[in-house]
Amino acid sequence: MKYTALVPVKSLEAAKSRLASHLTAEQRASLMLDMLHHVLQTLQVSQVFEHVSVVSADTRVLQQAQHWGAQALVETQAGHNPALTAAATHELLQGADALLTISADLPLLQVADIGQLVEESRCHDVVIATSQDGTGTNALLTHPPLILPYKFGVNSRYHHQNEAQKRHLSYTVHHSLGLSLDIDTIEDISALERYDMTTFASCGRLVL
Ligand SMILES: Nc1nc2c(ncn2[C@@H]2O[C@H](COP(=O)(O)OP(=O)(O)OP(=O)(O)O)[C@@H](O)[C@H]2O)c(=O)[nH]1
Ligand SMILES: C=C(OP(=O)(O)O)C(=O)O
Repeated sequence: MKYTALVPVKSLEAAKSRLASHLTAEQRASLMLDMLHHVLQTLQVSQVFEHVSVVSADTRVLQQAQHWGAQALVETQAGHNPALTAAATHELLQGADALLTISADLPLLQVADIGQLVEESRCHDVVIATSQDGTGTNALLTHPPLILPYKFGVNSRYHHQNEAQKRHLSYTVHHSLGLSLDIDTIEDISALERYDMTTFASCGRLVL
């Protein structure tokens, strides 16, 4: 089975808006790029994926992504779900059998998390990796790609579950630290202090 990974990244000036009262625009951009780098490296080191793609409307993001060995896909449809759908269609046409869509803001992501998702996908059409509170989706692995529509946004975990149920697809819900701790708020950055900061030093620099 040919696995491909797809990482959506918002334009840097709009990214991490919930941190705007704590970090400058350049700090938010650096944080976003550092986290993207970590996620791309983890995906690459896992040696699961034929290639890793980044979809974004931001030239700086796409240039960095290419520099870090990912394929750069220009966002042809604006917004999280439309951008992913267009990029996933591209991946399907390139021959992907299975597609992992994963957030760029997962500083504690580890190779073992990716391995677990892939193992779970061997027995299920759809694997949904939830955010810390269980309501969001930080990663979605399906085979084939686009077997269900992207429903990222509020309560997306339940929307993805419902879409799978409607289509009588077999699905499982995954929860692990590395896939659940996404960095949206200042509390999320503080939460990182409870874990091994050497895993992701740049967040530490921001809170120190
Ligand atoms: N290409 C693309 N990616 C997006 C878009 N919106 C969100 N993303 C990405 O989707 C993932 C989850 O995004 P969010 O946590 O909702 O957005 P964020 O910018 O990280 O944070 P907020 O601005 O605080 O909502 C991250 O990898 C984002 O960069 C979009 O419109 N286009
Ligand atoms: C992060 C999510 O979506 P959005 O980026 O649309 O807020 C989500 O669905 O958990």
